[in-house]
Amino acid sequence: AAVEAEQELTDGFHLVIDALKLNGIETIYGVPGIPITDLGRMAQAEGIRVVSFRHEQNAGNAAAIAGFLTKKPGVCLTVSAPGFLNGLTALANATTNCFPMILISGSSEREIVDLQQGDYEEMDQLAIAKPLCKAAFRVLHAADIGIGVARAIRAAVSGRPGGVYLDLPAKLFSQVMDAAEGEKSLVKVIDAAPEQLPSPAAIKRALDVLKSAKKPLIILGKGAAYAQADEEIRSLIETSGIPFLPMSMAKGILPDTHPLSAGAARSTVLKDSDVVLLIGARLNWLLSHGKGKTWGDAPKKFIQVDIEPKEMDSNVEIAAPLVGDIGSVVAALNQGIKSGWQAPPSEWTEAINARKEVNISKMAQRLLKNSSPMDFHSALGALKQVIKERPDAILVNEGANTLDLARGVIDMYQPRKRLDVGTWGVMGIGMGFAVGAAVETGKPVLAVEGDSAFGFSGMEVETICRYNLPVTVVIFNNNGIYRGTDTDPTGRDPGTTVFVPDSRYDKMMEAFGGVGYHVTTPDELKRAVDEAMDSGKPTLINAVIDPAAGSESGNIGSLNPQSVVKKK
Ligand SMILES: Cc1ncc(Cn2c(C)c(CCOP(=O)(O)OP(=O)(O)O)sc2=O)c(N)n1
Ligand SMILES: [Mg+2]
Repeated sequence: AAVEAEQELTDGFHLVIDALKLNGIETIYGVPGIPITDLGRMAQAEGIRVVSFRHEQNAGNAAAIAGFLTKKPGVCLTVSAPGFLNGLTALANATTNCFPMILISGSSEREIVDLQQGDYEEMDQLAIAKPLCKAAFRVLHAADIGIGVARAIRAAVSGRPGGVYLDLPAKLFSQVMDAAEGEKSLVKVIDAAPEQLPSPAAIKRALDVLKSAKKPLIILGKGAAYAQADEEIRSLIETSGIPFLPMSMAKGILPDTHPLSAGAARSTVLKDSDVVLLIGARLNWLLSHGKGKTWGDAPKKFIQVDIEPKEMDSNVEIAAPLVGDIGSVVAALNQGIKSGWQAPPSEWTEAINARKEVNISKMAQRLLKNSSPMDFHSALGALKQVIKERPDAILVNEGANTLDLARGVIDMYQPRKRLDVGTWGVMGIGMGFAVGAAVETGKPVLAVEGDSAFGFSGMEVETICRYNLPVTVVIFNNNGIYRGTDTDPTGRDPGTTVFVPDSRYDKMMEAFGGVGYHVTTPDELKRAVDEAMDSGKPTLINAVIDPAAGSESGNIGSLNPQSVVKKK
């Protein structure tokens, strides 16, 4: 009798890997452990790059920034319960910032969780994830893995990008099925992030409002950076002659040194503009919700470009909503201004230039100060020069003074080169973003970190050494959060915002085979960074900053509640 042909089988492990590869996922960021250790090993053996971290939050941040940089969802893989929870902060932050990522976590068996019978790392992860991300799915059967992965990918990148949770119970991985059936069950996502064209009527309405402006302003948000519509945006600004203000992660879409950049005259243009065109920027707290003294008393009209219709009127009335993807909308605007367009009155651009000159020369004075110990400005003056000489380096930045001052001092020259705390102002993105940016782009990364901010993800210096990534970390060591001068009025403990004084973070990098520098002047700092970036070696530079130099909460101290009760 013919020997029954050996039925070829596949299983959940292989179907997850095949589904990811079929959809062009080349990298997984994660932390191994039950029940996904073998999934990671097998993915690596099948050619997916698997980058293992020391904490899931950092792996999640790497996946999130991979999504922002590539427009493909970054994938983070974690164990159940505690690993899943550690990844959630990154998933929620990705969703808030519209970075496409997928958090894949192993999970406990449904029947045991639902009967609360005390499984290993028992947790209803799907229910917990749902409110914190854009979409969440669970797969129980091997034959559904193809659809599950496809749904997660499409949800992550379509419309407003965001974080997606994909829950894979442990039992799923060892489920077997016929290989041919398995192959057929896989789905290659077609047109995951479809263009969404604006209506001609909306374009006409917006152009009419723009044409009525005497003092127009374009604000570019990180959505404009994400869109990778750089030439269309450059053309709109240079053809229209409208000044532009880039939000932090939109810096570099056009160089900060561009003649139409209003970055150095931010408060003037927000207050005095009469029509504001928002491209991938939301009127949230970062733009004072579009109202109040920041925006002055003169009436303003807002035109808003956003792929999410619900975003319109979120804070103030939008006179001309432009719903669609940024590339399509800006292309349509460019068509519309081809004829009958008048550049803004020269008084407007001249007033901006005058204000820019005053602010830039004031800043220049502060950057030249060669004080010792360094203050933020003298240290940032050296790094400003580094980025000017190395415009394709990627700048990662977090802290309070270290963040707020760097944003204004360090000019960016290319799009998607400045990666920072974004909409939430979350500390801890540093090393995850640095790893993700280095892995995805291969470009040198300069991470400029407050000493507190660095502490949230600092253990990943080992990860950076293990993969030998071209990451240079500069720590602005001012011995604490905001400053290093707080004291405990009772005299018992250190102040609540200070650290061990004069600590040597550079020794941490040396502990794992990287290069450490300890610098106390701007010249030493510049030399160390240049050597590090020329070498391409993992490097940490401990830059001593005057502990008294900072201000509480950097530029956003006003958000702090103040006690009106004075204890006797
Ligand atoms: C997760 C998290 N925890 C705490 C904070 C609060 N916070 C903290 C703790 C900051 C660190 C500031 O200290 P630094 O050393 O990083 O920077 P500077 O000393 O240069 O100001 S900035 C800030 O908003 C936060 N934003 N995010
Ligand atoms: Mg500090």
